[in-house]
Amino acid sequence: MCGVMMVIGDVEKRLNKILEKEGALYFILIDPDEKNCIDIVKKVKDYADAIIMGGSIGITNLNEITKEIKEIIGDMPIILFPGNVDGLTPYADAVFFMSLMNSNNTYWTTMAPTLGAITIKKYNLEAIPMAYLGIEPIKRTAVGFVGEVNEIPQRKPEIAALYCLSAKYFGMRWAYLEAGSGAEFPVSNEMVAVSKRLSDINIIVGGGIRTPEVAYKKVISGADAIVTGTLIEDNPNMVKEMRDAIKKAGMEKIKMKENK
Ligand SMILES: CC(C)=CCC/C(C)=C/CC/C(C)=C/CC/C(C)=C/COP(=O)(O)OP(=O)(O)O
Ligand SMILES: O=P(O)(O)OC[C@@H](O)CO
Ligand SMILES: [Mg+2]
Repeated sequence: MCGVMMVIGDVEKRLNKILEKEGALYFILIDPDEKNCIDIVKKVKDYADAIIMGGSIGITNLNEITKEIKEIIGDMPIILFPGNVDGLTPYADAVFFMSLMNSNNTYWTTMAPTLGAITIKKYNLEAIPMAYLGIEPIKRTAVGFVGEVNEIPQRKPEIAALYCLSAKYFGMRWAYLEAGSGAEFPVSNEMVAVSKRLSDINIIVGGGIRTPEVAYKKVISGADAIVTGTLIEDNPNMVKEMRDAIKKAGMEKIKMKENK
């Protein structure tokens, strides 16, 4: 076998299998610097398909927290969602190897992932290639500020779709449409739909998703994965309702495809 072939790893295979069977994924974002993150993980562990771990402003104790979380969640994968090169630990299973494609600063488009690459290799982390795309109103959130995002206007969904197509041609299998943690409003259904239609890569949607109804519509529109962070930090009891809505939409999407 020729060595240049990029092999899809176990975590990504597992996610793809769930997608095939259930039509949608639910990722819960855990900020390792949140003081009660372990309690949150205990409450949500039976409802997520993966824990994604990261923060945009500094990170401490990542090794210890990740080890502790891994013990609680068993074989559910922990995927790192690094805000910078310090967001890496060998105790996770995988990492979103991401480029913030619409940053104005080449540090966030290519330099941070490049500096992190050798650590990822040494830690034996599975790299999942992902375009990270900052969508309005991300400029008003921490990641938009830190990442110097040239935000994609919500009224121009075709721009997001073009980035997703570009990501696909770069070999990325995932694109994350991000409105920013705690965003006043999430990425529009239309933007999700055109991005999925044009690129047909796996679309993750996050930022400002606060109700099961909103999550349901994102999945029906074409989202393959939904991320919630703030909602679960504030109210972990919402996790079951959220999962149910995402999985219901996923199954409906599978049925719609079969009937086509
Ligand atoms: C692949 C490697 C090693 C690095 C990639 C580094 C890149 C491109 C980062 C993009 C810019 C960035 C700051 C991303 C942060 C993503 C993230 C972990 C967001 C989580 O939400 P927060 O922004 O922490 O929310 P709060 O601060 O509101 O809690
Ligand atoms: O905190 P929320 O608004 O759920 O956003 C989650 C995630 O998209 C942030 O990176
Ligand atoms: Mg945070």
